[in-house]
Parts: sequence; C-alpha cells; structure tokens
Amino acid sequence: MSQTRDEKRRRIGIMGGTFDPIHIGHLILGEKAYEQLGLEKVLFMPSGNPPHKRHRAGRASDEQRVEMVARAIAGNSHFELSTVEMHEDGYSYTYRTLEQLNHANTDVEYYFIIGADSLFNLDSWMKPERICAACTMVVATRNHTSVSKINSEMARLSQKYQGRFLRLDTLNIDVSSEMLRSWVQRGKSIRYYCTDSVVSYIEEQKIYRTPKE
Ligand SMILES: Nc1ncnc2c1ncn2[C@@H]1O[C@H](COP(=O)(O)OP(=O)(O)OP(=O)(O)O)[C@@H](O)[C@H]1O
Ligand SMILES: O=C(O)c1ccc[n+]([C@@H]2O[C@H](COP(=O)([O-])O)[C@@H](O)[C@H]2O)c1
Repeated sequence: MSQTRDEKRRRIGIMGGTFDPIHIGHLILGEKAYEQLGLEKVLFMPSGNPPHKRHRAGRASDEQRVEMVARAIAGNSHFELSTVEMHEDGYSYTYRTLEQLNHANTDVEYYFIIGADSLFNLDSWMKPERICAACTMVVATRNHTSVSKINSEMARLSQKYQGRFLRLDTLNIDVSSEMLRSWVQRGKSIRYYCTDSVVSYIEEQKIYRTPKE
C-alpha cells in the first residue's frame, strides 16, 4: 500500500550501503540529504552479506564494516547506525527492510539515499515498485553523470514504478570503496578519503591487505 505523504510525519533518511569501507562520499551524501530535505536524522544502514560470503579475502567482515560505520559517524549527532540488515540470514532486500520499518514506525516518512550508479541499476533491484511505495528515493550524482541524465532517469522510473524521486544538489565526489581497497592493498594512503578513525581501524585490523579473490 502506498504511504501517504504527510507533512506532519517525521522525515528520516536512510543511507544504505556495503560500506567496505565507508568513505567521505557516503558521509557527504548523508549530510547533504539531512540539510536539503530538513531530515530529523540519517540512518547509516550497512547491508548484510550471506553467511557463505563472509570474511572474503581482501574484504572486511560484517563486524568490521559495522565498526567502521560506527566510528565514521560518531561525531555527528544527526547520524545513527542501524544494524537491521545485519542478521544471520545475510542479505536483506531494500523493499522488505522499508516495509518492516514503515510497519513499525507509522509516524515516519523514509528517504532512501543513493548515488547515480544505483539509480541506473534500480530496474534490477527486487520489487522496485514496492521500494517506491515505501519511501522517497533521493539521488546524488556520481561519475560525473549530468543533471539532465539523472532527471530523465528519475522521470522514467517515477512513471514506471509510481515513485517519488528527488535529486540532491551535490558536487561530484570522486571516490569509491573499490578504489580505496585497492590503494590499501598497494600500500597507498587513503587519508582524508575516510575519517581518521576509520583509517586507523583499517591499519590496526590489517583490512584490505590481501588481494581480492
Ligand atoms: N562517491 C560517491 N558519490 C555518490 N554516491 C556514492 C558515492 N560512493 C557511494 N555512493 C552511493 O552510496 C551507496 C552505497 O555505496 P557502496 O557502499 O556500494 O560504496 P561504493 O563506493 O559504491 O562501493 P564499491 O566501490 O565497492 O562498489 C550507493 O547508492 C552508491 O551509489
Ligand atoms: O533490494 C535490492 O534488490 C537491492 C539491490 C542492490 C542494492 N540494494 C541496496 O542499495 C544500497 C546500496 O547498495 P550497494 O550494493 O551499492 O552498497 C544498499 O542499502 C543495498 O542493500 C538493494
């Protein structure tokens, strides 16, 4: 059932991701969504991995990804960690998470924050029409995707899934977790691309030093 969009409902953002590792791109998206949409807070929600995929070579464990998110957002009072997708069964579909959240919190309107790469993949997500019924999608540019391309994809998806899409006004942020993993693996600095607390945790725990499988 489609949620009514009521000005009186609490507005909460969700920044979902693999966060392997969490970097400044994720943090800036959360902060700009908070600012531009007048959100009460932003939940940082690491997505779970199926048990058979945990502790993959060259990747952080689920526990390490959660710890990195906790450390990265620690200094921001309107950011909050949500571990609702970290459970033994592993991967959670976004439509299910959102429907469960809506069911449990009828006074909240959710805003799901994504980068442009995720927008152009949305057709391949599980039940996009149910995702669109359960939240407003909030989209930031990535990989220098133009505003006009983002706007036309948002219009197409909005019509296809009867959804509500908003564009965040952000600069292009040239960073990806994959790039940072490869830099650590090659002994290069990732300082300033992640918070100091995350950089030191990656060093202490010796994450991303082994080549990927
Ligand atoms: N630099 C960025 N600019 C805009 N959006 C981003 C950026 N980095 C990540 N995102 C968005 O944040 C969400 C979570 O991203 P994710 O945790 O997969 O990071 P990633 O950098 O894309 O990881 P990887 O390089 O491993 O694919 C996605 O919707 C993604 O589009
Ligand atoms: O539900 C789906 O089918 C689905 C498919 C791909 C990504 N997602 C969600 O989108 C968010 C960003 O995903 P990722 O893979 O870019 O880290 C994260 O919260 C994922 O759970 C969700």
